[in-house]
Amino acid sequence: MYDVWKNVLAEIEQQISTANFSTWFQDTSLISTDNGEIKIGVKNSFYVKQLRNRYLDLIKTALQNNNVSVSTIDFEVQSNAKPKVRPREITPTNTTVKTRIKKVKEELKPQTSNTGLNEKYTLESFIVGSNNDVAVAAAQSIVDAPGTRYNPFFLYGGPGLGKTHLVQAIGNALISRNPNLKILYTPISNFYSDFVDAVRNGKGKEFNRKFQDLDCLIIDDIQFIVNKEKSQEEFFNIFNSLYQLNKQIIITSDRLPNQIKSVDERLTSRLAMAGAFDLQLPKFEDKCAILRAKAELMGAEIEPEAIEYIAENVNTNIRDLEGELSTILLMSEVRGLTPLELIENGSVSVNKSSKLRPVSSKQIVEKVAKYYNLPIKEMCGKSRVAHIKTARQVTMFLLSKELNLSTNKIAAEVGVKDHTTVMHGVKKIEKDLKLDFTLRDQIEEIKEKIYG
Ligand SMILES: Nc1ncnc2c1ncn2[C@@H]1O[C@H](COP(=O)(O)OP(=O)(O)OP(=O)(O)O)[C@@H](O)[C@H]1O
Repeated sequence: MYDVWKNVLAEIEQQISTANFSTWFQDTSLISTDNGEIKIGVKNSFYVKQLRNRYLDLIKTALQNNNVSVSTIDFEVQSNAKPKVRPREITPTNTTVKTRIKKVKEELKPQTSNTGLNEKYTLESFIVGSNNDVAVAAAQSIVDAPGTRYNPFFLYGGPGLGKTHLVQAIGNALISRNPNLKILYTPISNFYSDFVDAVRNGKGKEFNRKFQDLDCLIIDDIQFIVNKEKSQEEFFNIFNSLYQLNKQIIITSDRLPNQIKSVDERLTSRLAMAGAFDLQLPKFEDKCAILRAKAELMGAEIEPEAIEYIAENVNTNIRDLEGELSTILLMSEVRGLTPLELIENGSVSVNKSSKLRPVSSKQIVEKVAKYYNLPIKEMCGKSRVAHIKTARQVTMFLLSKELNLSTNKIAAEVGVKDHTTVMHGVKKIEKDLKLDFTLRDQIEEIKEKIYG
């Protein structure tokens, strides 16, 4: 029996990745094959589900190729199997929880210098896979020779797929090679509001000079470019003059240049000049690699099976992957169970693919404005009138919860100046929802209108 299974495993090993093989098959055994009724021993019930869902055909074929007749395949949990991660290795203590929370907070701490870059985004911590390898190669080449081949560098992709990380990583890598370089990272919405403020305060020239002096300009989320002639003209001029001086320009967007509305055609054609690079959803193996790297960064231990479980069930984006990982790790510390034990006992259930629904940010903004009987312009404006402000905060809350948009994106959608206002708005609604039943009903009604 032992030899037969050894041969079956050898065959399976040829056909799947090493990581998958060692995760799913290493601790299996062949218990019996009587009358074609195959019984395979596994470590715990989680394996049963995974092996049945993913590898049943493969196992069947490999058995038949080794002259074992197969009518049914069953799995049996063998309790004497050793768990890979012992609970005491991640024993919870308040200190470890606090340490980790502190560490995570430190990681999120933005760099305070005037580049706008956050030093946590590095090329080293950006996991390369088939979903992003071409873009990363271009990024590396920009770091080696800025302002030459990929200029402008236009990076596009859906939310949470790493655009901000990659472009900020380029900026950080350029600075670490040459600390004298003048680099500025800014979301386009901040560019506009800063420009408007500068003009209002009679500092338009200074604003222009600050940009003209740059060696590298990184503009995030250009799809939020505003169709205001003066601001767009300013951006266009800055873009042109940097380009003519061979200064590096880096732009991100959630869509291709020609799909960005309200942009001057001259700018669209400039943006498309060097070709566009995209970031796609990572494949299963890439998701596992990202999760492993993130766990390591947090100094956390997590079983490969738990990693695979998250990777398999989060199909939206990398931000969600990270979110689920953090939740599971924190729960693991608080409850004193390993991540896999939490998954197995049903304490966590991850299913992002069904959680997010097909609705656009525009639809959410429209529905909230309609519900509160406000013109969109007024709701997404600057009014401090209480009911208008609440409607704006409800919009922020729904954009965050329903679409998982980044705070910067939400800021641009609802016309507020910066992401801290969004963070405050979302938190306010979260807090109010605990006590305010009317608000709770309102939000439910709005959701019904959105999805109804
Ligand atoms: N390849 C990767 N390797 C490691 N971490 C990644 C990778 N891709 C994305 N991330 C992480 O996922 C999170 C979301 O990425 P990021 O904010 O860069 O996405 P984005 O495409 O700019 O999203 P949005 O369009 O919503 O602003 C970040 O914490 C980032 O570090």
